[in-house]
Amino acid sequence: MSQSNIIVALDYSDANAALAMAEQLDPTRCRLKVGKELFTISGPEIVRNLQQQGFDIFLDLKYHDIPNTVAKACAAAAELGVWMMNVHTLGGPAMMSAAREAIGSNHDAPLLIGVTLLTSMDQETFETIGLQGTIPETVLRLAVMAADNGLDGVVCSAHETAMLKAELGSQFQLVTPGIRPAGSAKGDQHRIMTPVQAIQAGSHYLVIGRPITGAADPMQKLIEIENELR
Ligand SMILES: O=C(O)c1cc(=O)[nH]c(=O)n1[C@@H]1O[C@H](COP(=O)(O)O)[C@@H](O)[C@H]1O
Repeated sequence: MSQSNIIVALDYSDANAALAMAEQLDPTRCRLKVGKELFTISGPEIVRNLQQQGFDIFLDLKYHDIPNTVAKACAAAAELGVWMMNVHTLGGPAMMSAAREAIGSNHDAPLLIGVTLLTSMDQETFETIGLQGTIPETVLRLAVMAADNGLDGVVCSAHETAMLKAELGSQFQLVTPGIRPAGSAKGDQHRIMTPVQAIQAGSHYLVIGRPITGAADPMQKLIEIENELR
């Protein structure tokens, strides 16, 4: 198993492109995230394939459904032997505890992580969908709910990690996308931080997609980020 805290997002529309990217990366120096696009087109086979190459897989399907359905989906993901998986905290306490129960708590169970508010969400969208208050207080409320219902951690913006660490302690895993090394394009992300800022703020894992996968030399970019973090 890799010790790296960098998770490279393999957001590809076909298995061959994803495998070609994985071949350029070192499984001892990063983990990989398989999300909705790649999994929808390639199914569990791509996960097995990447695992055979030695990669730990974060299966990012953000389950959000009735408790029974989410529990069964989580059990199926655990069967695949993924290292990390996620559900949406907005699914509520019963859904999260059903997910926990479905995968158990043995040391070899995947890490079960709750998505709080997406890093693409800004205050305007937050209000448009009818949420009240502020983004940080909502993220905190959802993260406390996740912890109370047995989740191992949350996906959040690095802007919230210091607050969550103070409230929930350093064992609660903070997984942060929206990471942009200096000079990288922001794209559709709104709440971003550099890798160094995110780690200093208390992130356990950095999810990085396009800044690495879109680089001319992805492994070199990964090494540059590692060096910045030393
Ligand atoms: O759950 C996630 O991984 C996730 C949550 C979130 O709030 N924001 C977010 O960007 N992500 C994922 O993190 C990755 C970020 O990719 P880049 O923006 O290319 O670095 C994408 O695969 C997103 O699906």
